[in-house]
Amino acid sequence: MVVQALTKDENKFLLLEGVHPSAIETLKSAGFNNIEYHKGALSRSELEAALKDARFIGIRSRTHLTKDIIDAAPKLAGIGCFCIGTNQVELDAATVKGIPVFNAPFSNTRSVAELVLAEAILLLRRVPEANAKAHQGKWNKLATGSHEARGKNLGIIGYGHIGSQLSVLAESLGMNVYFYDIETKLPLGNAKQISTMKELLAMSDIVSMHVPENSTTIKMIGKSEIDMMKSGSILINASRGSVIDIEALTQALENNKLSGAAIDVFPSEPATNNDPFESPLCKFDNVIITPHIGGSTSEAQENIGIEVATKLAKYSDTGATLSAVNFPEASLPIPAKGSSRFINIHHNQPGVLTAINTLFAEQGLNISAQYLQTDAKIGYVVIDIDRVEQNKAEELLVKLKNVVGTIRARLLF
Ligand SMILES: NC(=O)c1ccc[n+]([C@@H]2O[C@H](COP(=O)([O-])OP(=O)(O)OC[C@H]3O[C@@H](n4cnc5c(N)ncnc54)[C@H](O)[C@@H]3O)[C@@H](O)[C@H]2O)c1
Ligand SMILES: O=C(O)CC[C@@H](O)C(=O)O
Repeated sequence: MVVQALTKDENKFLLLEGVHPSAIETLKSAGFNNIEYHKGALSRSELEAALKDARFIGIRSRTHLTKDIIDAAPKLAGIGCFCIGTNQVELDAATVKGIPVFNAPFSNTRSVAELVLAEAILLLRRVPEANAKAHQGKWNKLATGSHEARGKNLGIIGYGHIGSQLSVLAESLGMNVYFYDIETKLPLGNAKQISTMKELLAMSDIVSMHVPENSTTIKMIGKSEIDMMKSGSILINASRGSVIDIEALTQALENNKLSGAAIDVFPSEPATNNDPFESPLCKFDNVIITPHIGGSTSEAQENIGIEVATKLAKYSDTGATLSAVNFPEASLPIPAKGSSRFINIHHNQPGVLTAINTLFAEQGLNISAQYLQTDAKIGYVVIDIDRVEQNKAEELLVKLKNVVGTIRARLLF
């Protein structure tokens, strides 16, 4: 159990993977100056060392925060994923330690959709091969196998934020959009939801993956799924590297079953830009390979920096957990002037709230506002009282942390 009543300077923010400088500016303007910044991901031992005194960590997709690493971070109170995906964090491990995880669910949506559409057009026109040949001094002026996007069937797997944005952009080019999703989704424009992935694969000229990484999506496109696709069709993946079986894709390209592919994400990605990258796909001129840059535009990264840093700063300042992906969500007002705010994060078991309220009642303290949010695993309670002396507040904090079931407690004002 951890007790915190820290000054802003005692809150160390560890920012990795070159998150946009807008994150630093946002934290500094919120009064947080204790920031350790790294351009790349850290090795495991470096990460563990840097996490010994960090209260907040900001990562992108390359840093894997496993249970072991989370458990070995004694002060860690909040995690910011400066991206959409949160699969790189063991969310359950963070939850049971009372650590909310925040992300930026929309800030790079448009960037990914634009890149995918551009790749679809380039592959339909066989530009990657023509470009590779021209770089080798070969003039290959051909119309064979080159097609317009207009009138082609685009099959989107995963019709969430990115899939649906892509749908709108593709329709503006005159493409026919079909999608498959495990949920029933509102089709935008003239898009049509298809009830099985098999059917979608069979009818699409281009298949684009936009699902999260989870147990249902690992290798969801393997040999048998590629066999179901149209001969000469195109496969695009800008979701997660685990979603496509790279070996099966390699075979399909060798057999000319597919006319091309665009792959932005890989089962194993280099930790930094200085580390080597290898893939069996490197040998194909008709595969566009990009280093996980679907969301890497200045616009997206700047917005993500501001969005996630703001969420971490707000959590530290007020306890607000709105839009945390693993935690009960509480949107909290700044407490009234002259209040003290206590926070208790506990296992969601009977009796904890009663014990907390009894504790304040026994001290003769009037609770002016109380916010409680729970989920299946944890309870999150925020208590505002009329401001008490520092000694009294610290005494109360110790008692609050001793309430049976408590994971962590902190005093904000
Ligand atoms: N390449 C990049 O730089 C980049 C950038 C942003 C996001 N991403 C990845 O793209 C993914 C999608 O992003 P999003 O914002 O659209 O997510 P989202 O959560 O809005 O949408 C995901 C959709 O996939 C559906 N889905 C889940 N499991 C499925 C399954 N087994 N079969 C079919 N559909 C399924 C969901 O119902 C949902 O509609 C993210 O999880 C992230 O991993 C990559
Ligand atoms: O910036 C990154 O490393 C990840 C980008 C993308 O995959 C996301 O999940 O938003």
